[in-house]
Amino acid sequence: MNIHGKPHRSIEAEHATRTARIIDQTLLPHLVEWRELQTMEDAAEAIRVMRVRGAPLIGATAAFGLYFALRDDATDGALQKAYDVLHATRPTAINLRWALDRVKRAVAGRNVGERAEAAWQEALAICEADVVTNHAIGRHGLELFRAIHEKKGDAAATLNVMTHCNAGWLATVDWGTAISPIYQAHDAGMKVHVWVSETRPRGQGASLTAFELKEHGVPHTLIVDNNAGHLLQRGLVDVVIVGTDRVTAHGDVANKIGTYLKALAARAHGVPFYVATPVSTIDWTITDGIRDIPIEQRSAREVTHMPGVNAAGGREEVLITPEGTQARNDGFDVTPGELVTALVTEHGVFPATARALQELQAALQASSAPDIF
Ligand SMILES: CSC[C@H]1O[C@H](OP(=O)(O)O)[C@H](O)[C@@H]1O
Repeated sequence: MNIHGKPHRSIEAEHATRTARIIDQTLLPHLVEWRELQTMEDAAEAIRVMRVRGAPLIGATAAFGLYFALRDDATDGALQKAYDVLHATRPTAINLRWALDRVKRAVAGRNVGERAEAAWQEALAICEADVVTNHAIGRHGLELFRAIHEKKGDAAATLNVMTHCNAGWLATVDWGTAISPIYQAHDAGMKVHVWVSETRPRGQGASLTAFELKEHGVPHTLIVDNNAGHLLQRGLVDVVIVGTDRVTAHGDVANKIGTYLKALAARAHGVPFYVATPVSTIDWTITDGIRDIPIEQRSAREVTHMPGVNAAGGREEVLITPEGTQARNDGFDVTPGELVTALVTEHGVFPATARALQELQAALQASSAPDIF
């Protein structure tokens, strides 16, 4: 993603030192601070506390984490231990397992002395593939936006897009998934406006998507999550597009909590609801999202407290409810495939159905693509 003429990436490999560096997203939007990852535990901690988040970026970070582990100890036991630690950091995004399995396959059968290098190269390959993948998702999504925009019958009309959470370049290595078509539509000269849903409780929309769109000059308006249904009902939204953390083989979609409500409201008001997903986020081993996708339970404190910065610019959290109030904090929900208008992948746009995904899987297997199990 070129912003102000320079590439913008959320994670970068430091070849000279064989380390990686990430933007610490817990400090955004107030501070853009790069943080070096040098060990497997650095990578695990970054994922666990959400310095990095977003399915593809979690996967890329974990891949470097596995490299760090193998650099220090490349035995089978050490590999499996590191795999298990990294896999346990967050349960819902399938890219975590997908990336760890890719690195594991890359080192399988190699001499112990060759494993670290093979893991490093695979981590780099995962990052580079992600950039290409997300640009392709953007191209396919742009064609959808063009078709919707044309139906408005006015070339100068604004396309009003609603999104949820952050599925931009900060959720991936670059471009993003759901935001990639928005960038490409904007850069192609289409008038685009984005309803940015704040996405309580972590506020990825307010702190990350708003940051990205402001950086890129894309007009946008922040809304509280509960405003989405009202805007959809009033005809103020032309299309909803979101990212995802795991898609089942039958097209059910896990995404940030609140996505399901937007899908229901979009369906109720005849607004297309797209899910942007790389093939790497499809879990071909499961079918029923509500039954089979593990939903992350995050701390109640994220609900009972609001993060912010004090007058001195220091980070602090403010209690917003009586001391001791109980809170539940499901990190994700599952939208059944029948509420999804289509999946926007790097290979094109597909119905969120078992049949369409079976055909996609068969085509990918025939092309020996590395992005499926
Ligand atoms: C392109 S994946 C983005 C996806 O990940 C977010 O969750 P989190 O910020 O908790 O990692 C959210 O579900 C986004 O849609």
